[in-house]
Formats: sequence, structure tokens, C-alpha cells
Amino acid sequence: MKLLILDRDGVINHDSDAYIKSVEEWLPLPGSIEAIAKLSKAGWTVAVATNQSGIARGYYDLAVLQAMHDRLRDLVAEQGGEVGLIVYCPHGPDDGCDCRKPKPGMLKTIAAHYDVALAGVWFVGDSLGDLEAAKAVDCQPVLVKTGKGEKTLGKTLPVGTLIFDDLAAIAAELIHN
Ligand SMILES: O=P(O)(O)OC[C@@H](O)[C@H]1O[C@@H](OP(=O)(O)O)[C@@H](O)[C@@H](O)[C@@H]1O
Ligand SMILES: [Mg+2]
Ligand SMILES: [Zn+2]
Repeated sequence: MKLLILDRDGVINHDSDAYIKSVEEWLPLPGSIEAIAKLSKAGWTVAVATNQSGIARGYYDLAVLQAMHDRLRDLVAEQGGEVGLIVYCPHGPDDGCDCRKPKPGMLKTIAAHYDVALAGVWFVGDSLGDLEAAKAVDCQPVLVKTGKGEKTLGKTLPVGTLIFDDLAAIAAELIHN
């Protein structure tokens, strides 16, 4: 199957150092909804793996997080596409969970859900932790320059990391090649 896994904040929607704490703050990046819909209509399964430590920090609750994801699904559906499994880590940095990136737990959950191997599956993120999580399970690390991506560009990236301007450029690459 054609599986693409996306980080959320800074890839699909604008990110903020103050966290994305409400549906009103959850604003799609330009072209991201269209890109997901185009990929979906071209036969790609688009899954999401997102750290949401704002839950552990008490900035917002699971109902608000679900409302953000309902919004994402609605917007993509309006463009004729659909979003696959969305996996989130609600824990904080000190909780010692297995799902918080850069740990690859969420990527493994997605692979198990679809019963596919992760080797070579593109995981698109804007943070170094996203790329490290990808590398840990032999996914293809892909950095976008949106969100924290420009800042991440200045760090030492995993060998073989692919770099794109944004999700629209990734959709164009995957659909037309
Ligand atoms: O990019 P994804 O994984 O979808 O989500 C990132 C968010 O959970 C938040 O992650 C936080 O990192 P800490 O969790 O505080 O280390 C900060 O980077 C926030 O700016 C950001 O909004
Ligand atoms: Mg991010
Ligand atoms: Zn976790």
C-alpha cells in the first residue's frame, strides 16, 4: 500500500511555541489540506503521528484534541479526500512513554494498524525528533521547511533526510513520480 505518515504541527497546520490549544488556533498551512486530499485521491493512505504534550501540561484536553482532528478530517473530506489513522502521544517529556517522538512508538502503531512494514515509508516532519523517530524504524525521514523546519535545517540531520519546502511539494513529488 502507498502509506505516507505526517507529523501534524508545523506540517499540516501552523505551529506555535505556545502550543496549539484550541480548534480556533488550529489553522491549516497553505496548501496542506489540498495536498492531503490529492494524495488520498491518488490512492495514498495518509496517517498522522503527533506529539501532544499540551495534554499532559493541561493546556487542552482530549475533547479539544479530537475536535482539531475532526476539523482536519472535515476539511480534507470537503476536498474529496480522507485522512487515515491519527495517532497522538498525550504524555510529557518526563513521562517515559514509548510513544513520544523521537521514540518511534507511534510509527510502529500505524504500521501495525495497516499491517505493513515501515522500511522506506516516508515520515514527514518539521522537528529533529520527527526525523530521528523515522530513522529509528527505517522510515524515510523527510523534512519540510514549514513550522520549525527552517530551524531544524540548521541542525545535524539524519543521513539521507529528504528536504521539501512544504506538504504541497511532497504531494507533487509523490503523485507525479
Ligand atoms: O509537531 P507535532 O509532534 O505534531 O506537535 C508538536 C506540539 O505538540 C508541540 O510540541 C512542543 O514540544 P514539547 O512537547 O514541549 O517538547 C513544542 O514544540 C510546541 O511548539 C508544539 O506545538
Ligand atoms: Mg511538528
Ligand atoms: Zn506518549
